[in-house]
Amino acid sequence: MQRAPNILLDRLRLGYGDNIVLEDVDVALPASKISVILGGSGGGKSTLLRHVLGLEKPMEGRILIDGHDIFKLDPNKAHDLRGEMGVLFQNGALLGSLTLGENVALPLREHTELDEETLETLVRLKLSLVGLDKFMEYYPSQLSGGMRKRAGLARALVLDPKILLCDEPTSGLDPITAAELDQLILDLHDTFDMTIVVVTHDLDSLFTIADFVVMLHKGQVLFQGSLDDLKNSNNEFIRQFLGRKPGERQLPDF
Ligand SMILES: Nc1ncnc2c1ncn2[C@@H]1O[C@H](COP(=O)(O)OP(=O)(O)OP(=O)(O)O)[C@@H](O)[C@H]1O
Repeated sequence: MQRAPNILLDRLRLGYGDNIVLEDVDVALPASKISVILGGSGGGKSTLLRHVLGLEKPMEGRILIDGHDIFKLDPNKAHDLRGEMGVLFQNGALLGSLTLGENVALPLREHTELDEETLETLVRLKLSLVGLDKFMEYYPSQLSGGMRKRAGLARALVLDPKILLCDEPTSGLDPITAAELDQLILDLHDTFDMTIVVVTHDLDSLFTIADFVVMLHKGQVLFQGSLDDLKNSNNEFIRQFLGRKPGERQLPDF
């Protein structure tokens, strides 16, 4: 895969057992852009990300990464495709018993056979990208929430992914730290050719980082398009949602 891929969500129905979480999801997330998936709590944002990662299989429909369906590839190619995707999980998902350096090194150990010296150089490089190279020997519990998110980003980036998926990157952060994280995502996007997908219910993040927006509502896609199209939408729910006052970062339950 030479360039950042697009992600096609083709007539998806997603859920668990008998519980359908999302239906009729027909969306093309553009290559090399930042797509923001909006939705209320429990609306299926994390579910969608887990499916894009290939951790769950759609009930119906397909997810195509640059035309490849992860469930149709042979196991080696599916493993390679997963290696092209970096993920920042909601809580950073760092292992508490490992230092930052060891946490960031994990994907390299799983997907490469690099010697220890090269591995350490790469880890230091990725930690410096997010401003944490001085903290390589620290444990997650010794860091602030914002630092843990940045460390999670460094780990997501360590294999030079073509796709970066972020699950509510600003949740639990104060507004200033949240704005810094948004800026970091923008800087990374400007520096590396990546397709970035951010799921959030943070309005300020939306306005700061989005090239393309998908809004999930009541188990379906209520809107997809550019930020300008979203702002110009006549849909009453969308107008209400965009009318929220500045500083009110979180959406209400909907
Ligand atoms: N592993 C699972 N097994 C069964 N049901 C699940 C599982 N994960 C999520 N769900 C259900 O799917 C629905 C959507 O959850 P999901 O976590 O995708 O929403 P979300 O939009 O990410 O929410 P939040 O903003 O609160 O993180 C919920 O009803 C949840 O209970």
